[in-house]
Amino acid sequence: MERLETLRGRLDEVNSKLLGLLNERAAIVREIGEVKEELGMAKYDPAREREMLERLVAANEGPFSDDQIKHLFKQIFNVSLGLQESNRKKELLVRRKRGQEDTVVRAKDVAIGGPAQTLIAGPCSVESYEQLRAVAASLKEAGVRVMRGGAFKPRTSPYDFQGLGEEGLAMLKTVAGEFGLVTISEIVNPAHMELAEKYIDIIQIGARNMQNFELLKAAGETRMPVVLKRGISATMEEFVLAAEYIVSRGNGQVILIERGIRTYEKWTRNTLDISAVPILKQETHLPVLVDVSHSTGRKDILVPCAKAALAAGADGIMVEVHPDPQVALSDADQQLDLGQFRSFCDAVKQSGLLKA
Ligand SMILES: O=C(O)C(=O)C[C@]1(C(=O)O)C=C[C@@H](O)C=C1
Repeated sequence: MERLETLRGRLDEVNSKLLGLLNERAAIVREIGEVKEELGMAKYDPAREREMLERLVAANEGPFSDDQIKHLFKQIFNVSLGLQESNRKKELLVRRKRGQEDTVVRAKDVAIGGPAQTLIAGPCSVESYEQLRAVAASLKEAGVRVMRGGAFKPRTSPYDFQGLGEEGLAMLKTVAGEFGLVTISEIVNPAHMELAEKYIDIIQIGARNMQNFELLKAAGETRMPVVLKRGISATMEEFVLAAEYIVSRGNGQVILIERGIRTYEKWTRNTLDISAVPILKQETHLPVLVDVSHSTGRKDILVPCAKAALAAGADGIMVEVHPDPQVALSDADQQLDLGQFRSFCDAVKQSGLLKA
């Protein structure tokens, strides 16, 4: 018994020396990671690992076998690599540092993010002045200041309505001017950033283009607010890194928007990932919105989904509205008519979840 105690005492001493050595090693590994980052070198270096393993095996006197030594050190290399990676992750510009305030994105006199929550509404596609004016009047009546409307429409089928292009953007500008609104429209071509600056207030990068890196870089070169939609199969890591593309080019005015992801479920158009809201709020300092129309693809559950999003901490909601959804040129089934939009706004406001 006494011998056991003595041996355990010796083991405790070795453990504490090992701990010190492991952490000393970890600190060196971190520094190596920084140097590699500066030199643009890959973190993982199998040749260096093999060389170290060969040297260790040559010096090994047991009782551990050579294979056991290799296994143990391979574990150490793996966690060391993780240390270099997580160090890099912490450096992402979009990542929330401890105690960091929320980013507030400003377009004209509207602030997205921060203490207030924002309702954004409008037709899926800009179709005509009459359509846009009817929607804008309805938004104004409901106190909604931000109008969305697609002019460049990336559609699944090439035979579907592709949008009015520049003419549609011009309509947005005119109608927004008449009703005192702020506009959002999707840009799909890096060469169209100047068009965006000319006609609209906020650039949208759509789900299908979330990893269109040239488009992200071009948006990063502008100084306009950008609403970035989550890709249909994008992980949150990929989503955050897509935002980093924009912010790393000097444009910090980025808003994230969860719009549903592709799963096996067919009763909704996409699956609204509510967990994305608190995770993105926690992991980044950017405003996070939820597009209840695209995520669900059905009108009957918009109110509870909007409430869930707000309760989860979303900075706002995007919803589609059209004066006559049945004849809409895109997404006819999911757009609210003007009466339904009014009821939707009333229900969301009455829930007390929307902080004005
Ligand atoms: O020596 C390096 O280049 C390191 O990055 C350190 C280290 C290690 O832990 O020893 C870590 C990862 C590499 O795959 C190789 C080695």
